[in-house]
Amino acid sequence: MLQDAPSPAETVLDVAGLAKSFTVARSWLGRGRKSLRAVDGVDFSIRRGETLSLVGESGSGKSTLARLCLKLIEPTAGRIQLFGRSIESLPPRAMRPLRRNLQMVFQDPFASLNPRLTVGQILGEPIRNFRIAPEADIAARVEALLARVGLPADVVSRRAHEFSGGQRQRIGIARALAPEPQLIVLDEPVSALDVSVQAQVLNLLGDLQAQAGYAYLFVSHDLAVVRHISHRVAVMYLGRIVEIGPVERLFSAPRHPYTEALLAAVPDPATRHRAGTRRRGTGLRGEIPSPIDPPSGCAFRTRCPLATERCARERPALMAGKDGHAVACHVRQD
Ligand SMILES: Nc1ncnc2c1ncn2[C@@H]1O[C@H](COP(=O)(O)OP(=O)(O)OP(=O)(O)O)[C@@H](O)[C@H]1O
Repeated sequence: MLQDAPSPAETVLDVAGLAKSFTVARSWLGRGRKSLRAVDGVDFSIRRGETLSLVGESGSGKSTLARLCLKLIEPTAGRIQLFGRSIESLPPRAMRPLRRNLQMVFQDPFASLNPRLTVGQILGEPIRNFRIAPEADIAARVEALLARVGLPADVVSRRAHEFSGGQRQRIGIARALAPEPQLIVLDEPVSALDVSVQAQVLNLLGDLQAQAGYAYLFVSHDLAVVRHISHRVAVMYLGRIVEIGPVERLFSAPRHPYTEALLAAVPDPATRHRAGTRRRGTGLRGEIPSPIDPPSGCAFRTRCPLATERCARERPALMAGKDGHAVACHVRQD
């Protein structure tokens, strides 16, 4: 199990008012272009040794937010501070020294590992590129990395396609650790794996964090996975954080009706093996609206059982409550 996040702790990543719009064709004929707000005014921070997870349905903006934090795409508005430096307007060359401290692990380790390279080459490359160790020490570094992710030293001469999904993801994690980063962004890192292998990889990530104090920004649509790995959880809906808080508070006493609905849609572990897909509650009704024409006021109101007339008029701000638990809901804030 995870240990508590260290406290007091240094802030590794801090974002404020972060937004990203894409211009999209309104119809398949390409007539009329419109702006789509994939991320719409997001604030959060992550401390050393902490895991913050982003959850929400497909299309809620999780991956776009992760890509903004990695500076793979540029924000439309807002500020991103990485290790105390503002990066939103840093040119690529100035970003390079920071890249070493900022690594990523993706969903599909097979797609992200070059099939022509051996494991030794895959892991040696970032050590060499970021000048982590002299040439003579690289082999020993690679061996140490493999040991840290639970792989034997003799895999160095084999190629990624020779491994199972779980082993490939261990190689992907070792590659992310190679430059000795402070922050690792993990985008659905276990969703392509079998459930038993998922648990092993999640435990490995927890152990590595306890040893080295990595901060994780963890993107997942799977709430069972998120409960296992996170210290804090941010729930996203149509580009905004609607609730954020410590993992156990959020799971035991969710405040936003969207979080409640997401949790109700999670299979109950007590009945799952008997009933297959048995749910704890009714879950979500309807589809997530198009971010091209989002509802006025609270974007969740069209699916919300508690919506009032005020919810159509005013967009609720994310209001901090006790113990860092914040919610954006007119009904639940009152
Ligand atoms: N390059 C792009 N151009 C136009 N629209 C985009 C682009 N990237 C993302 N979007 C849109 O932005 C919104 C948020 O997408 P995003 O992939 O960030 O959501 P997500 O929560 O990560 O979903 P998923 O779990 O399916 O990856 C979606 O409506 C998506 O269609």
